[in-house]
Amino acid sequence: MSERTGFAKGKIHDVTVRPLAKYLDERGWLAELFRSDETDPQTMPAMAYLSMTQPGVARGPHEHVDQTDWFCFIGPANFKVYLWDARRDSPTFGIRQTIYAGVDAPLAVIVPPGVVHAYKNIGTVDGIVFNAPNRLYAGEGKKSPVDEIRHEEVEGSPFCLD
Ligand SMILES: Cc1cn([C@H]2C[C@H](O)[C@@H](COP(=O)(O)OP(=O)(O)O[C@H]3O[C@H](C)C(=O)[C@H](O)[C@H]3O)O2)c(=O)[nH]c1=O
Repeated sequence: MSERTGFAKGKIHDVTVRPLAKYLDERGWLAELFRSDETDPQTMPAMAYLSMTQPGVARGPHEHVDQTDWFCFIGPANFKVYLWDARRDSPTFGIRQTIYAGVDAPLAVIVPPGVVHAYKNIGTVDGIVFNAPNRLYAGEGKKSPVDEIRHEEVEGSPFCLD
């Protein structure tokens, strides 16, 4: 266990990491991000968004009570992805997992509820991340509370990025 954060390194149960194939040709590349015939109905995306993160900047750590995130890192830029299992009923409760993904390692990272997550742009250019959560942000018509715990705003949070 890391004395500093109380988390041990390892792999987190039911976090899915999938390589994303880039189909290259003389024009450039194409990559599928998800397909309904390869997706559990429970985690089927309800929406999608892109975010741009500047070099050296992190987003998160965040946690969702009910939402599964489907992050795709295909570049520009590479990211260090941080995951912490905060689910007391999980066989990997207390485990921290880090993943490197992005232009040099295109990956989909599917994060279930209760797994705290953050990602930092470790590149030198503005980075793009795609996410296709299985819940609508703020619900139908954006009329509900956002399902999100923003741990970066919690004093003394154990979820520390290095
Ligand atoms: C996610 C989202 C955000 N917004 C608006 C709300 C704010 O005005 C602005 C930035 O949102 P936020 O500060 O939540 O963005 P991040 O801090 O990057 O958080 C996002 O990325 C981290 C890693 C997460 O895990 C969160 O689930 C996700 O919200 O976009 C929308 O209008 N729709 C959306 O689906």
